[in-house]
Amino acid sequence: MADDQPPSRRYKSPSDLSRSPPSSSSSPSPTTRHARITATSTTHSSSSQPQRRRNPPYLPTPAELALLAIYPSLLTFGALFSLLSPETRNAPYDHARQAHVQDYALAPSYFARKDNLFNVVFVKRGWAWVTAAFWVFVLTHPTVKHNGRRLARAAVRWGVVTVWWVFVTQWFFGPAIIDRGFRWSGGKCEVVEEQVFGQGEGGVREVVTAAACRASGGSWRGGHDISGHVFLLVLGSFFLVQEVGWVVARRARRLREERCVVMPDGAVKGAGVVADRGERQEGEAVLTVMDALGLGGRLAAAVVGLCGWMLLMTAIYFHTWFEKVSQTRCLKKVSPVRETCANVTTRQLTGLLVALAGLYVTYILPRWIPAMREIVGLPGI
Ligand SMILES: CCCCCCCCCCCCCCCC(=O)SCCNC(=O)CCNC(=O)[C@H](O)C(C)(C)COP(=O)(O)O
Ligand SMILES: Nc1ncnc2c1ncn2[C@@H]1O[C@H](COP(=O)(O)O)[C@@H](OP(=O)(O)O)[C@H]1O
Repeated sequence: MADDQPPSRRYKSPSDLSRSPPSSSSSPSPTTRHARITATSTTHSSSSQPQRRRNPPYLPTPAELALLAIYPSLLTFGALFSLLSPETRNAPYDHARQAHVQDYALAPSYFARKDNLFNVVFVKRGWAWVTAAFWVFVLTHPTVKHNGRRLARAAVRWGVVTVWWVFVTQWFFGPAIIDRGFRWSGGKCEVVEEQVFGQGEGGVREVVTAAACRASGGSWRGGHDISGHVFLLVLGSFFLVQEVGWVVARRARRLREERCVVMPDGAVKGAGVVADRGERQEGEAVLTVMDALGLGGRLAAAVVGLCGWMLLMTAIYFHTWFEKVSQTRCLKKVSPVRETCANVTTRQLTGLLVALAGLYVTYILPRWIPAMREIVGLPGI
């Protein structure tokens, strides 16, 4: 991968090019080392490599963007599929359960059932699977397990992403962010409202979490309910893609792009420059992607694949336009219905955005905040 070489050897700012003779030496000149390079400046190789543009450090690289684009594409494809597939369109919808009727004979697919094995065993225990895949990878992969610093920083990144998962879905100094968001946006626990909000001896009691609402036999209605499934599946899968992807890409030397980082002096350089000399891969044998993945990488790839599949199932069978209104009314955009259609589809969008926010903090912020990079590091570096 390109970013493991000291970029000062291969990238020069236009001003450097005018000052230093091309290919004059393999060691960087002081001018080159301290050059401030704008994030979008065209870069030149000291060899005869084609010119390349630097990736802005505050944005994902083109390969990362291409991978991230898969998520909205899956959600859009699923939404269109649910509208166009005759089986899904004609299947009866149970508004109380926010799902198609769960009866075996009536559900449009096995995956439209909440009790399908993949949902019960995989998604509902999703963070445990992601965590297991991550630890198997870092504790078995030769480029991570023998390097205490890399291992410690990978553990910190897991901690950051896990705390975000806890805050959003489990606990945030009380109810989780999903539950708080739902209440703040006017949602409430219906059906049992009289019991839980009604006048009792102890006054008005409020149900503040979806779990408590379900436990009291009610259903969580109104407000904006961020999709926990979309959040967890995006956060978990892209976390694994980052942790495994950069390590494997470096080991198999497959990627021809670099992450850029802002150095403490403000210079923008390829991420490889922050790797210790001894950690650079010079001299390491080039492996095939399969060999570079190893057992842990293959397990992580399987978890990522399952996340993608379940995300598609969520997009097709849950939080669709069926959730509150009939598809025809939604498509015709009958005035009072339009708002509801938008609300339903944005549940997936907010799930995606909240996951992306956590990933941005963990993987992109450290590229342009050196102090943060010292603590959380960069995968594969
Ligand atoms: C002041 C700072 C305090 C910081 C507190 C941090 C606490 C850290 C605790 C660390 C716990 C680590 C646990 C890691 C191991 C596990 O993952 S065990 C948990 C397994 N459980 C799951 O994976 C549950 C996954 N499911 C969900 O998140 C939700 O069910 C859902 C899929 C998001 C959707 O929920 P619905 O009810 O279906 O809407
Ligand atoms: N791919 C999937 N397979 C099965 N059930 C799914 C699903 N995606 C979402 N659901 C169900 O849809 C409901 C809302 O999900 P979320 O808000 O997490 O996105 C949850 O129901 P329950 O809470 O009744 O289990 C969840 O289990």
